[in-house]
Amino acid sequence: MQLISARGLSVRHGAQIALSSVDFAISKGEIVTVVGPNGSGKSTLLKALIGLEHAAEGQVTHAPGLSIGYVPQRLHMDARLPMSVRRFLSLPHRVPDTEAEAALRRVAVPGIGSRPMSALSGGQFQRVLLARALLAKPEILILDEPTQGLDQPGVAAFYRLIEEVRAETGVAVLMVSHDLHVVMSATDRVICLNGHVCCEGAPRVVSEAPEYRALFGLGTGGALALYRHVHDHDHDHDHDHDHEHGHANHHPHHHHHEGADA
Ligand SMILES: Nc1ncnc2c1ncn2[C@@H]1O[C@H](COP(=O)(O)OP(=O)(O)OP(=O)(O)O)[C@@H](O)[C@H]1O
Repeated sequence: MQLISARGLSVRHGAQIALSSVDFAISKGEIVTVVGPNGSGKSTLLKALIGLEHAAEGQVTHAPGLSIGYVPQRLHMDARLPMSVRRFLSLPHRVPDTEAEAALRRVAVPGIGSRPMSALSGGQFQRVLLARALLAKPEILILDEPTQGLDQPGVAAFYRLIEEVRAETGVAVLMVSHDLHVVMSATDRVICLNGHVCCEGAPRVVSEAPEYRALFGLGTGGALALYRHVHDHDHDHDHDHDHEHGHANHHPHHHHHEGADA
């Protein structure tokens, strides 16, 4: 069953096209990761799928009664306003202590309810955000860069946690990530975005797609720098000798990049 789908979705910010002609669907229990350079429309896509951004063209469809747990990219917490983890978990809806503690245990940070939010480590903070999203028992979690600020082991641990939660609850997960290595192992499907869908498919297949390789400048000995999408030279000089090929869904384009130029 498709939880959220979009057809021909375009989003504008004023005169600027942030997203053009995006087709998208996520099924029950699926983990989908959106990758792409800064300003490529990843957050915009998530917001448009939730209904927080207006579609200039196309449409977004939700399964009837769909409940979404959304964690935005930035959460402004006023450090001068002390808030405990426990209180934070009861925003915006009060939850019983037993449920709050179970949620903290679920995300592997039991017993931190009395700590101030401002005193948490980056990894603890992201786990608390996840716990709060899970308290609403969503059918789909939508996480915008949930691993920002985490170190490599922290990122890996967070993705393992996401997979555990999915295995246990059957929740679908749609997330944005820059952590390409880890994403590859922890996701069912990758969508590579650059104002439009460049390519998508199983992680292994996408990682071989020329569009993806161009965007992420592969062949740099593991340091995956984010490159701009350039189409006037070829990117075949990769140092990856693994030539197993699959079928990525290449989207023939329409390479207008208004949305990615800011
Ligand atoms: N509220 C807004 N008003 C105007 N322009 C916006 C707004 N939000 C985003 N944009 C622009 O839309 C484009 C896409 O932004 P978006 O935040 O979706 O990119 P992103 O891929 O999530 O980027 P990042 O990786 O930097 O988080 C950018 O050019 C951005 O400047």
